[in-house]
Amino acid sequence: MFNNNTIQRFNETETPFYYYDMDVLRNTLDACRDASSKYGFHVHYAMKANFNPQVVKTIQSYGFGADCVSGNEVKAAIAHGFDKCKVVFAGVGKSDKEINLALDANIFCFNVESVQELEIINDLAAAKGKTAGIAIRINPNVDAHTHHFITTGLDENKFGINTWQLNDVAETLRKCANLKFLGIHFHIGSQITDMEVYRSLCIRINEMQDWFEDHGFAIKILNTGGGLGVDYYNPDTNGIANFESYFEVFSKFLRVKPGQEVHFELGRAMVAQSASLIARVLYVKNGQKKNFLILDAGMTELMRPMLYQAYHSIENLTKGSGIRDQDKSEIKYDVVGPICESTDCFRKDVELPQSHRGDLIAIRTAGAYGEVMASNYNLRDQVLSVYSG
Ligand SMILES: Cc1ncc(COP(=O)(O)O)c(C=O)c1O
Ligand SMILES: N[C@@H](CCCC[NH3+])C(=O)O
Repeated sequence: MFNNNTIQRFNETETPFYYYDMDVLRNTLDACRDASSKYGFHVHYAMKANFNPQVVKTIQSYGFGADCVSGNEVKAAIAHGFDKCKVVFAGVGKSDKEINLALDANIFCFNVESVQELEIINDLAAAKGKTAGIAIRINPNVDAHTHHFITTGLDENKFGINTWQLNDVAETLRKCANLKFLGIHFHIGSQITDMEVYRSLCIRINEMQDWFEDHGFAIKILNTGGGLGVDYYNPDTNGIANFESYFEVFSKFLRVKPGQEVHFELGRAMVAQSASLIARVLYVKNGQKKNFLILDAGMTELMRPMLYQAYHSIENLTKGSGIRDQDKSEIKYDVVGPICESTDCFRKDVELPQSHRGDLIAIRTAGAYGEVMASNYNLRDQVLSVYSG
């Protein structure tokens, strides 16, 4: 993926940094738009995946909507030019301040996650003399078959409203004059690659549609959430998420009536492959049991491996580029960061060519939940961003 000119540019740049390949981003967005528009589906970009301004600006230029999970994300979406009629706001813990901000911004829809939240949004909207568009986030108890830390649609998860509470929801909706019921919302987890999971979700959504309609609520919006996964193992050969199969499942199994809109909230699949974290080897420590490659980036720059034992492909760009002599002998290294935590390890036993101080290392597929989850723990500098031409 990286040609010699790019690596030369990296060599002249202070590390660590996120490198955004804008062609990869645009190719991915083209694929997403083409596959979704085939069925008239509406895609909202999940801002939480990456709110790097260049990335968000590019996504907005495609006409996608924005899925937000905080007042600041709502503000950022509007500041980046997303049409407020395409801004939705989810989250189990929306504060009064955030709700007021979203009401003032006249966003399209609040995805509401508890009965109590319905009442609060109604009261805050009433105080402003407004009506808030809302969708009920239902926890459908569908297993996403992904890492349990990023599963959101099981009874045991805090997200959404459980189906046994729907009678309360209906009763509350009938009482709340300042809410406009738009539809139902789901999001069962992230990094989902098994399309069978989405078929199960469609079946559940169909059942839930029946429930609401049987109770006198017309559904305009069916929001299926996001979660489509990417290939962390083959970022070059399988770089575009499987949008075709994903949208096809919904087109086949979701019951959509005339006048209804189907909404999606994709994050990872839209941005993950567009960035790599580029770091430099600071030290090579050869122990009796282990060889350590100590990088100038760690969990403060990319937290996913430490938080979810997530796999990211790790490459030595200096060895791959011919800048140094090719050294074919592969050695196993624990690739670690400089942070004062034993978990600060990108992966153990990574097979790499013999590596040296100053070599450039790329940690791939870092465009989603990478830069946004960076911290300044250990008083680290803010991680930099570099963009392709
Ligand atoms: C409500 C909601 N919608 C959409 C997303 C985006 O998920 P993903 O990045 O897996 O597509 C998330 C994050 O998991 C979410 O919580
Ligand atoms: N941050 C997670 C995904 C969580 C998605 C938001 N609910 C990840 O890196 O995979």
